[in-house]
Amino acid sequence: MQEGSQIKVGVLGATGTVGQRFLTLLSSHPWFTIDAIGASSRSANQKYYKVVKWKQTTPIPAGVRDMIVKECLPANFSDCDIVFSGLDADVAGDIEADFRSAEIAVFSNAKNYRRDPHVPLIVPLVNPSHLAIIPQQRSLHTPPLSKGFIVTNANCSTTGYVVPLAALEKAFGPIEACMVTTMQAISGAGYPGLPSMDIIDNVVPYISGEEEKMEWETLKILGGITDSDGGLKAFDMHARHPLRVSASCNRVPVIDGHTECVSIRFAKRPPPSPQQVREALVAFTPDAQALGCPSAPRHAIVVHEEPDRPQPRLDRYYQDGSGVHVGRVRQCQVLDIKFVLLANNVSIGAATSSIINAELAVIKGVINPTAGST
Ligand SMILES: NC(=O)C1=CN([C@@H]2O[C@H](COP(=O)(O)OP(=O)(O)OC[C@H]3O[C@@H](n4cnc5c(N)ncnc54)[C@H](OP(=O)(O)O)[C@@H]3O)[C@@H](O)[C@H]2O)C=CC1
Ligand SMILES: N[C@@H](CC(=O)OP(=O)(O)O)C(=O)O
Repeated sequence: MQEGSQIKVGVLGATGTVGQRFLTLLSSHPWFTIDAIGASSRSANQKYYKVVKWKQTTPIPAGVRDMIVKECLPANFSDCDIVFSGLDADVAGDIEADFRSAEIAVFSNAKNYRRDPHVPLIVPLVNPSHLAIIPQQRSLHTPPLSKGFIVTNANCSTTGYVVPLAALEKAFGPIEACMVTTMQAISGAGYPGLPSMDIIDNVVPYISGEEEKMEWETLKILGGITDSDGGLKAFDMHARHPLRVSASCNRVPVIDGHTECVSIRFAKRPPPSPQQVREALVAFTPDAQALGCPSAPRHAIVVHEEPDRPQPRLDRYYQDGSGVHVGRVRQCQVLDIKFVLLANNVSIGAATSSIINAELAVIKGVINPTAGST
């Protein structure tokens, strides 16, 4: 990005849990300027501060407080090159498609397009190379697009644990099996989320659709892209190894931060030791960092030596929640290695990932801001 130039962006679902995090992060972003915000017709045409139930620990950004919330129609965002979507999945599908057709780049948190073979599912600390599928997505649209596209980020629990998995595959080769058990924060369910009578003094051992998402999303993210027949690019879910994943997902009475207990088996025999694993995790430098994305964490994976870390209350806001925490790296008597992981579900699990994805798209030249934007 040229110094002094700015890209105009919009936020869809700006009143929600993820939308609020977007606004907080974007209000001080060095490249992106918030030009328009949208939500449902319940909130539209009113000042933001009057309709939002603000739940962030910092005040509503001054530049956003009095903005008028718009209906999520592309015409209301026509000055934007990018929209970030924190839309409810019930409505995200059609709205995001309309924005793409209107030649606006969409970075979505919703699940709707994650399985689409022409839409990259990107965890920015892991697989930014999958942005290469965008020209194909544009060319298959009727009519073909020159600027519009959709990029999704992953489920928040998937996002957390694929970061150490990718780091370990890079150092030691394929992982062939993974067992993961999550303890997921209440904010993952949006606002107001679960009734207090359901979650205080309790653990709920079921989150609809979550285990299936963790199991298949991991394969799309860690897989590669190949040139298939006819020159089209396709995702190869098993490009590295036929990884098998079993996930068990639980809701716990924590406000922010998903904790995950992960056990893995490497293809390589003998497997690396716990100390070798710790060193590989510390050494991991994602491309997003090397390429200079302003929102990428300085430390992608923070490895804790204390026996009782990471903990959500102590670790979730380190680096603004943009990295992943790993602790208790030790031998597993059934698979090879086990560890505990913590990821801030609203930051790297949602808004921060979308923003880094957009930064990567700018750096890689996938987004060319309109003249009026700069
Ligand atoms: N919370 C998390 O940790 C994570 C969430 N996600 C995903 O991100 C998305 C947002 O989640 P979250 O912020 O938690 O959800 P919330 O329920 O907190 O917010 C939903 C947003 O969607 C808007 N909305 C609802 N209906 C419509 C409509 N008909 N037209 C336009 N806008 C509408 C709401 O506006 P209004 O206020 O006007 O109703 C609100 O801004 C979801 O798809 C979720 O699955 C992904 C990863 C993590
Ligand atoms: N289901 C996740 C949050 C979420 O919305 O996920 P997804 O975007 O995959 O539907 C949680 O409850 O913590």
